[in-house]
Amino acid sequence: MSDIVTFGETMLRLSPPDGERLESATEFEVHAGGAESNVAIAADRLGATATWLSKVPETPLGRRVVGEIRRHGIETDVVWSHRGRQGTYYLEQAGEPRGTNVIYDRENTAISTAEAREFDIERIQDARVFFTTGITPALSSTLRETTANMLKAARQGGTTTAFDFNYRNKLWSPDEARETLTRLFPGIDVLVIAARDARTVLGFEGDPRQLAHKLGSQYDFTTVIVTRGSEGAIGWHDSVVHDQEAYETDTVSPIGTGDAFTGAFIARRLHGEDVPTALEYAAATAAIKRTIPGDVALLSKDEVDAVVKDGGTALSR
Ligand SMILES: O=C(O)C(=O)C[C@H](O)[C@H](O)COP(=O)(O)O
Repeated sequence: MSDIVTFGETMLRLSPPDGERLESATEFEVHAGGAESNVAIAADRLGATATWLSKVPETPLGRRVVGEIRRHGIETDVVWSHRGRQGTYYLEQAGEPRGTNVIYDRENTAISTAEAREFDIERIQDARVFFTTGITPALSSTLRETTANMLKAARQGGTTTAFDFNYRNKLWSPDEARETLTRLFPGIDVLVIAARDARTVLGFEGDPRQLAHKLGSQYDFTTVIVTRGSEGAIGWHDSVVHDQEAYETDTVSPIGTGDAFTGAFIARRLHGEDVPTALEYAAATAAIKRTIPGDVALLSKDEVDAVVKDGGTALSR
C-alpha cells in the first residue's frame, strides 16, 4: 500500500546533445519521462511511498520505460499490452531564442485503450492520494472516461484526489481541454494549474492571487496551487492565499520542474506540513530539479532541506 498512487503515460524521451538539431544529430540521450511517474518519483524522494499505474506495450521499449521507473525505487503496477505502441518524445534543448522544443510521437499508444477495470482499483482506494494530470484524458476518448472513473473510485474509497491541469497544446485545443477538464473538477480535491493555463484555457482573468482565489471559490477544491514559473507559486487553502517565491537556480534542464514541485508538495502535505511549508519544499525541489538532466528529480530530502534552510550551498564537504 502506497501513500500516493499516480496514473498516466510515461514516454521514452530521446534528446540530442544540447544545441544540436534533431534533423542532424547522430546521438540521442535516452530517458523515461512522464508527468505522473515524475510526480511519483519526486514524492518518493521527499518521503512518501509511491506507486505508478500505467498500460505499457510488452516490447523492449515498454520494458525499458518500466525498468527505468522501477530503478528509481518506486512501485509499478503495469498492464502489459500486446497492442498499441510505446509513446516517444523528442526533445531539442538550446539557448535563446530557440529554447526547448518537444515533438511527440504518441498516437495509438498502449495506454490509449486503458480502462479502469483493468487495474486493481483497491490500490487507489487504499492510498492516501490519487494523482493524475490533464495530459491523460488528452490522449484518447477511452482515457477521458478512465480518468473520470479512477477519480470517482478514489473519492469513493476516501482517497484525496490531486490533479495537475498540465495543458499541452500539441495534444488538444484550449476548448476541448476546458470542456473535458472542467467536467472532472468536481471530483478533484487538490488542483495544480499554471497561471497561463488558467488564463488561456479557462479564460480566468486577474493576477495569480486572484486566479487562485477565483478557482478555489468557484469550484469545490480544498487546495489550489497556481504556478508561475520563475516567479514562484500561489497556494489557496481554507480561503487563505499563500505566496511562495521561486528559489534561484542555474537551469540545466527545465523539463520536469512542475512535476518535481507537485510531487514534493504532495509528499510534504502527506507528512503533515501546512501549505506554506509544503510550498517552500516544493519550490526548493523544483529549483534543484532544474540543475539535473532528464525528466526526473533525482535528489534527496537532505538537499532540499539545505535549500529551504539557507537557499542552498555552493560547496558541500
Ligand atoms: O508532456 C508530457 O506529456 C510529459 O509527460 C512529458 C514531461 O515529462 C512533462 O511534460 C514534464 O512536465 P513539467 O514538469 O511541467 O516540465
